[in-house]
Amino acid sequence: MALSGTGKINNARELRIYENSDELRTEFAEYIAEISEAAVKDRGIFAIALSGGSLISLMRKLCEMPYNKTVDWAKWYIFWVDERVVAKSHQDSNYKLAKDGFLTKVPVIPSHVHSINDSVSAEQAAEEYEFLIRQLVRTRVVSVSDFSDCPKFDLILLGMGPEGHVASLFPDHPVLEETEVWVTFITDSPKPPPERITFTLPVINSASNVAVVVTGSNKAETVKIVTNDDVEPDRSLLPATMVRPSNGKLVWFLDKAAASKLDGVKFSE
Ligand SMILES: O=C1O[C@H](COP(=O)(O)O)[C@@H](O)[C@H](O)[C@H]1O
Repeated sequence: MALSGTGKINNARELRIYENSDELRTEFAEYIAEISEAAVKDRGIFAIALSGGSLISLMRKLCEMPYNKTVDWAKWYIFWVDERVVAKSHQDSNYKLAKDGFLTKVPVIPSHVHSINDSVSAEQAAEEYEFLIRQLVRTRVVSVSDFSDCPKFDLILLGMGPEGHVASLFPDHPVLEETEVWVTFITDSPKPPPERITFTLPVINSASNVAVVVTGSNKAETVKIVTNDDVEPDRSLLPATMVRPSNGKLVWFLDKAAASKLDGVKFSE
């Protein structure tokens, strides 16, 4: 019996809850493929920003039939929401994770893969990445927000740590208040490695679509807190709470374990 369901929390945020991570993988692949198709139809390009962590394995079904054949991979432009300041060959590299688990398994065009420079300081890598994105906004590879000067990615994919971090935006960190730059860096990440580069909240919240993908019972308590709409976002709250696209669609993909502490979510049978 399927125990998957969709719970609308409000107009801006949708929760999709699945029996297990395999079912989630199936629906998540379909979701990404649909957004890709719509973006390509609309503007001939699909600009997607990836996170690291568990997300990449949850994208696995995109590498399989039918998506490996039906998705218009040549139109994909790939970016990173966050990166650790390590070599691209290092096991902590978000680029390596995506390369090994996804990018080498689908026919994306190598020159469309925009990874973060691993041979300079965190500060310089963040500056360079923002500069690159600015150039790609100018050439319309990445759209621009209708409400700010921020880039508008077609899709931003986020994971969430057990303590509520998204990208490399950690609870109670000053970069949560960053509004001047698109890409910033930190040198004091509570989760190793300490040096990281990350999109800022204004960029995440300017995307056309944002998906937060969370599995596992160790995140259930935090999922309950961050999806409580009675709480207004502010710096003292968890970064995942601050993911609220101003004009885009936000979908949370949860497995049953991650959703296990939510009240009032009805499962279809
Ligand atoms: O450090 C990071 O953690 C988050 C969450 O990872 P997960 O394995 O708990 O899903 C990830 O989204 C981020 O990109 C990464 O740098």
